Amino acid sequence: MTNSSSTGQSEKKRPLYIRYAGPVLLETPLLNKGSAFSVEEKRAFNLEGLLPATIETIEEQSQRAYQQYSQFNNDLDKHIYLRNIQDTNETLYFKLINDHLEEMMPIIYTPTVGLACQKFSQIYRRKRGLFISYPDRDRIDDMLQNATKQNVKVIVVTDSERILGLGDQGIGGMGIPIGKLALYSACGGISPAYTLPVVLDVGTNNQELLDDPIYMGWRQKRISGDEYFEFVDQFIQGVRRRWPNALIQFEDFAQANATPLLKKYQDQLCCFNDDIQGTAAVTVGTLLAACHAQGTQLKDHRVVFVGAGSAGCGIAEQIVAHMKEDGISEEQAISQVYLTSSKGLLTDDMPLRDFQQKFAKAKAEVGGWSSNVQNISLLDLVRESKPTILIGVSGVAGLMSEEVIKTMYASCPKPIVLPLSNPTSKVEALPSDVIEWTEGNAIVATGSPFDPVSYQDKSYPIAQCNNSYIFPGVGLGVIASGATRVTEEMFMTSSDALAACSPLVKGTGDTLLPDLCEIREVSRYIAVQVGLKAMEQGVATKVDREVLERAVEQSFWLPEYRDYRRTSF
Ligand SMILES: NC(=O)c1ccc[n+]([C@@H]2O[C@H](COP(=O)([O-])OP(=O)(O)OC[C@H]3O[C@@H](n4cnc5c(N)ncnc54)[C@H](O)[C@@H]3O)[C@@H](O)[C@H]2O)c1
Ligand SMILES: O=C(O)C[C@H](O)C(=O)O
Ligand SMILES: [Mg+2]
Repeated sequence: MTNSSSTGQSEKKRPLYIRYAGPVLLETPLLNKGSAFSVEEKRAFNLEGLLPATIETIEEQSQRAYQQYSQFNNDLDKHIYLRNIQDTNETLYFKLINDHLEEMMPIIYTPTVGLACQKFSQIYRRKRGLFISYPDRDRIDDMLQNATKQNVKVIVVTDSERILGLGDQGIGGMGIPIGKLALYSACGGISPAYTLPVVLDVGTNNQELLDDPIYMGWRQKRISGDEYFEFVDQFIQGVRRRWPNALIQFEDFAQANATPLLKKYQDQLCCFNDDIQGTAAVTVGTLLAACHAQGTQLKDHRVVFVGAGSAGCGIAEQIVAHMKEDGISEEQAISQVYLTSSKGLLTDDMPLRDFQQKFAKAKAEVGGWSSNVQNISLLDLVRESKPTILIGVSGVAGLMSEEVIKTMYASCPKPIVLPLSNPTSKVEALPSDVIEWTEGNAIVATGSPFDPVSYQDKSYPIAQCNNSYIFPGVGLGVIASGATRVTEEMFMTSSDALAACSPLVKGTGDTLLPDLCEIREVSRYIAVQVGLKAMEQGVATKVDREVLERAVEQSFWLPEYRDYRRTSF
């Protein structure tokens, strides 16, 4: 395959010169067209006799694939079927996803991807991405050379320790980078030729996996401490040597490592942590849309978090930053934000992580909120602080109980309730319950997809407040602007851009976030705004708005076949 497999708009019509032929060509997912190879191509590439006589369009192929897909009656089998298409013909895979995005997104991504991670070794079929295992740490450069994609622009990497709310999944976490990168291409127009999923196999503390004879990862307890950070660094330095400009997205690292890794690398290379920064951006974007619907500003709100980890503290930081933009002091903003962990409200007498400390309340001031001297429960906190926004990022189902929601509603007639934990089985409250407990007055958005709720003859759409609204657009903006860093301000801009696309803000509908059928437009818009911010901050190589806009359009990949010409061997 030549490196000219880049596929921007302007290049679409140009033929692609390739050097594979025969069965090898059919076995190369980025190039395979299956029954869509033309008569001339079949002849030129030694494919005669290997395919049925009828030459099909990609539309016809997509229709057949959809018929086959529809015959599966459980989500995991549908996921396996789609992954199989991805591993044999990537263009067809993305055509099929584009044709049925709303239906298939929950199958290739959250929530089904969670089950696919849990069952990774059982359902394993074919290679995709890189598995970089600790025992092979001296050969990382060789492994990166082995990647089938030569011109990598986006890497999603996980060490699988906190896969959604499902905990340590060993190498099974590979499902997450694969799913995230599928959305980079389907929603953000980044050619699959440029994307690489990576799992860092540092062992697993999941005893079930260690005991499972079919488990395919390195069968050891996780490495930790200096050994762990040195290994991650070996990987990062290897990537810098191989693809110096690649964007690295950290995904689903455990709380203890997520923030330290981000802090270590965010000023050194082009990277971000999706669970901290992407989540914060989509949540603030959703809240800005909700505030608009209510005629309020973020600074008017009191916010309680259920969960004080990577996502909770990341969101809290961005809420504070936006409240400051609304005109209040940082101190005032922090005083309006309350975070709870499994030990209750964060207070200054608790052992806390660095990134939690600024949000801790003085125990001397809030101690009286509870009869329990040790900790202040969520219910006590809600009763005393009277929040107007409640955000769930705990990974624990049901924590937003009827009592908690009704207590909130008693002092807030229009509560904003975001149970964001994934997958569906971990949601802090079911949207239908929240709507009922608040007599239809709550604004609700969830991390996993939910059907609209019917309550007293009215239908309430439930927006999916998931970082998938942000990272494809941010990635596109980074690539199109040639950004060398991903700054906090670029994420804040992406929140504003997302909020601007909300049907409630535009006055075109009653949903908080845009429909998935508009996601490609939304990603383009976010990309331009993020690129402009990168230019303004001096971290982009493009310097002109028009050039940036053209780059976003030109680099936006669509799943269409190109004509092939044979290159000399
Ligand atoms: N919707 C989205 O886009 C999105 C994005 C990121 C994370 N999430 C979800 O958020 C959850 C947490 O992710 P994270 O990266 O912050 O994990 P994390 O492990 O860093 O943090 C989890 C937090 O929840 C707290 N917690 C656990 N039990 C609790 C309890 N009983 N009461 C209150 N707090 C409790 C922990 O103490 C910790 O502070 C996961 O389920 C993840 O899927 C959703
Ligand atoms: O993967 C998702 O659906 C969102 C988020 O990154 C998470 O970890 O839950
Ligand atoms: Mg994640």
